[in-house]
Amino acid sequence: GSRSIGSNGDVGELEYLILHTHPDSVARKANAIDTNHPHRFSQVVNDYVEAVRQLACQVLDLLGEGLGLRDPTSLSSLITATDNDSLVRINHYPPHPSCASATKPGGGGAVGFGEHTDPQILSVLRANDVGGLQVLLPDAAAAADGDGAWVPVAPDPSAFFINVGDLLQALTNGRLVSVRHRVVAGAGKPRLATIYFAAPPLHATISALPETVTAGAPRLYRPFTWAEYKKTMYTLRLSHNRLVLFHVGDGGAGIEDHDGQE
Ligand SMILES: O=C(O)CCC(=O)C(=O)O
Ligand SMILES: [Fe+2]
Repeated sequence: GSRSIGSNGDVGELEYLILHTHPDSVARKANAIDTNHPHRFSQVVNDYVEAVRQLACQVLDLLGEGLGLRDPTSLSSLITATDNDSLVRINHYPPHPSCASATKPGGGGAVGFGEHTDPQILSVLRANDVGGLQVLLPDAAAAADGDGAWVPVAPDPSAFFINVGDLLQALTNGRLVSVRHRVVAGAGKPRLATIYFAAPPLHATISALPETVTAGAPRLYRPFTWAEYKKTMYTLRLSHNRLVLFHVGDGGAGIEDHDGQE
């Protein structure tokens, strides 16, 4: 477990475990985590990963269909590539009995997990019956409306919370939005959340899908690799809006390679 988040000074009231989802990587970690039954640990993690990966693929295929992609599986194929860079993260937030009112809006609870957007393609979160997760209404983010813009996500241990990541926003040319979220600590019971972050291979080029780039909706972001995006991310604080660093100017660069205008 660890309390610092990233390497740029962010901290939160939690301890967490991050696992790369590749079975070889899970097996290596299993030897350190469950010395008596490493195989049992690997089995549980691999089974969970397989199940949430399938769910993520179904969601991405439906989105691909909804977006009218010529190949609706072009999103899911990024996360099923054998060298995909997906992660599983288990977050444990200890109880905060002293500030039980803190999860109310404006209650000023401690930072469980600071505000951020998830950088990957899609996140699939499953948590216990303890709340704390909040999302920032996209339009309210700009309106500087203080804490009122944060909407609590009702805890539901039987549901999955699906989050669009930065890469999916870039791939869909901004049609799908990577929503800022955070966890406010302050419940009397521990919160436990397991999140699968579906990511492409490091060398994958992230570029708006051609169907999402039109004369009316020119390309928003220049193409970049996931490795490049991660490298940029590691130099920034958790709360930084990293995608803006990949914005193209107002020169219509995206239209140029799509239909030759400008
Ligand atoms: O722990 C949670 O409920 C969410 C944490 C989160 O947003 C993350 O790990 O990216
Ligand atoms: Fe997150």
